[in-house]
Amino acid sequence: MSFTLPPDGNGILPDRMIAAMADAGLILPEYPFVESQIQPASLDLRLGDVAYRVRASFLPGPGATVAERIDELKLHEINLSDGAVLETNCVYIVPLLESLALPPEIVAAANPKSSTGRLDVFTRVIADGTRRFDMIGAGYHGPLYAEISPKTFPVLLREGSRLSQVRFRTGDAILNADELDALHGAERLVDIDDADLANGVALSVDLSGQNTGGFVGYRAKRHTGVVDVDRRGGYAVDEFWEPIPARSDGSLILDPGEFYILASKEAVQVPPDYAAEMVPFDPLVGEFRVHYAGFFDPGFGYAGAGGQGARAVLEVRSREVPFILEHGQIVGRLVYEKMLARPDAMYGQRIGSNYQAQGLKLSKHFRV
Ligand SMILES: Nc1ccn([C@H]2C[C@H](O)[C@@H](COP(=O)(O)OP(=O)(O)OP(=O)(O)O)O2)c(=O)n1
Repeated sequence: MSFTLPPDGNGILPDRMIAAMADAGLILPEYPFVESQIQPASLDLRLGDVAYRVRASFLPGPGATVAERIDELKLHEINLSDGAVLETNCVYIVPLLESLALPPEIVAAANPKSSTGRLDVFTRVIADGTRRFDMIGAGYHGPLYAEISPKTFPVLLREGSRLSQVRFRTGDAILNADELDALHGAERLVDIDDADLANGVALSVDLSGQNTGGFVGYRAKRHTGVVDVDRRGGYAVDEFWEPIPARSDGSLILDPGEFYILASKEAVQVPPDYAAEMVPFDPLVGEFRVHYAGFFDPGFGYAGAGGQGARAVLEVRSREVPFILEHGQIVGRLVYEKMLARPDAMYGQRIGSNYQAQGLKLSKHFRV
């Protein structure tokens, strides 16, 4: 079956076009996709049956393949057929079950799934010959690999586990300042009156505790048990997380090297014909890092898809020195992009959307 893009369109390919790409052999899964693998604006990538523990993270660079670098750098091979534990702070490379044969008009961009980010499992996708993580150039033909380094909890995973997702896009469809202004005017992308729309919709951190029962978030415990990434609702929160009570001055001191789950002050929404990505507010603010997982689906937080009031979850890790976050401090920007066409199913309308209408929400693995 051949695949044709609609003429003159720019944007992110929706669910049915991702399915059509696979039918046309532009996405090559080793075996058929599983249920809900195709999401409204992305495809979940599945792990293959082996993980290579490597000495260090790497980028292959032009002319080199990931397989060649694995041969040089591998310390140990782990069979994932029956599941295996990946330990914290080790670097693993896992060949993925999906490879690509992209046409020249389509690029792909990968990102950790939200559930992966909320577990602090640092995950990036690498392609042959690339100089950049998570970016797969137009026309790329070849395999994909996940680099995985669990930072807080050891994780149990297996062949078929889905830690990453990929979006496909053609052309440039990021909304410019005027378009974003107009969309916010029509749809109220965040529920505040003085929204800051410079270079994307600013998101700030909620440290008031007012929407969340006097708590502002969670700090991950150390030396916990293992988290099975495919087990939903299987773990008691207090075995893995400490709740953080709000302080009267609305501040929070981030301890170096600790991992926090916080929430945005703003409720956000992504209208059905758009997708969004959370990017750092200011790359020069280097003392902490927010959002491993940046993709926001069409329909997330959208009243028409049952999502009204949804907050963004902020996965925060501080770096070298203790750092004080203040209530309302801007931590990220949501960059909106057009869909090439409206998806058949929006976020929240599929079976298994875990985070629609969420407030402060740990990953789906923990029991509430
Ligand atoms: N830092 C982030 C990243 C994402 N999201 C929200 C917006 C996304 O539309 C939604 C789901 O994201 P993913 O598809 O990445 O998450 P999962 O695949 O893990 O969850 P689900 O099974 O619900 O699709 O979570 C969020 O609140 N905060």
